[in-house]
Amino acid sequence: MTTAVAEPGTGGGGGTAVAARAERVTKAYGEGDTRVLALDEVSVEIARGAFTAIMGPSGSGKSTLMHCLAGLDSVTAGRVWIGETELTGLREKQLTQLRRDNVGFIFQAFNLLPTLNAIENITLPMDIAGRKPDQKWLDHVISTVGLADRLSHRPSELSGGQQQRVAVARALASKPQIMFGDEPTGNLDSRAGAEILGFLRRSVDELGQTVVMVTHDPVAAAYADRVVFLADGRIVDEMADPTADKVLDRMRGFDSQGRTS
Ligand SMILES: Nc1ncnc2c1ncn2[C@@H]1O[C@H](COP(=O)(O)OP(=O)(O)OP(=O)(O)O)[C@@H](O)[C@H]1O
Repeated sequence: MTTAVAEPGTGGGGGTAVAARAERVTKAYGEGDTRVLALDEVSVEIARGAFTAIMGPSGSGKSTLMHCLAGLDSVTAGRVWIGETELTGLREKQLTQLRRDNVGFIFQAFNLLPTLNAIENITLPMDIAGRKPDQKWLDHVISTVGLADRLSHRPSELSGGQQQRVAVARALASKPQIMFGDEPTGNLDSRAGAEILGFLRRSVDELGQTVVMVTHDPVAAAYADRVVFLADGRIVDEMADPTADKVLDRMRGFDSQGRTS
C-alpha cells in the first residue's frame, strides 16, 4: 500500500523524491530558416535534497533547460513539473505565484537593489508577497552564508562575493522547494566563487535544499552530487560524484567528438 498523504512536492508514484522533472521537453526559438532547436526532447529528473550541475558547450541549451525547469520560459512541447505541480499549462498568474513561493534564483549578476541594505534585499521578495519570514530559518540562512555582521550594509558597501551571498540568502529566505543558479559564480574571483559554491553545498547538506546550477566550470561542477551533460539540446551523459578532473576529461571527450548526438 502506498501512503495516502504525500509530502508536498515529493513527486508522484514510486516514492522517489523528485524536486523537478522535465518530460520530452522541446524548445524551439524562431520560425522557418531561423528556427533554432535549443532543447530536443529532453527528459530529466532532479532529485530532492541534492546538488545537480548542468554542463555542456556554449549554445548546448543549458540556460534554456534551466529556464524551462524553473518556469521562467515556456516549452514548445513536453511537460515540466516542480514537485507535484505541472508547470506546463499553468496560467501566467499561477506560474508567477508558484515561482514566488517555491523557487529561488541566483543569477550571474547579483540583482540587488542599491538603495536597500542587505537584510532588506534578503527579505524583499517575501515582503512583496506579503509573507512573514520564518525568523529561525532566516537567522540560520544568514549565519550559514556568514552575513550576520553585514546586514545593515548597502550593496555598494559590500564586496562582489558578499553581494552574491546576499543573493544566495535572498533565494533561500522563503525556504524554496528548489533553487536554480545560472553561472552564480561567473562574476566572482575564484576565492569568492569557492565560498559561494561552499554555501550552496552547505544549503544542501545542512538545510536540506535542492540546488540546480548551470556552469561552464569543472571546478564548480565538482561541488555537485551529479552532473548532467548537454550537447546540441540533448542530454548526452551524466556523472555521479564528479571531480574537476573527471568532468574536464568528459568535456574534452565531447570536444574531440564534435557534435554529439
Ligand atoms: N531568446 C532566444 N531567441 C533565439 N534563440 C535563442 C534564444 N535563447 C537561446 N537561443 C538559442 O538556443 C540555443 C541554446 O541557448 P542556451 O542559452 O540555452 O545555451 P547555453 O548552453 O546556456 O549557452 P552558453 O553556455 O553560451 O550560455 C543557442 O543556439 C541559442 O542561440
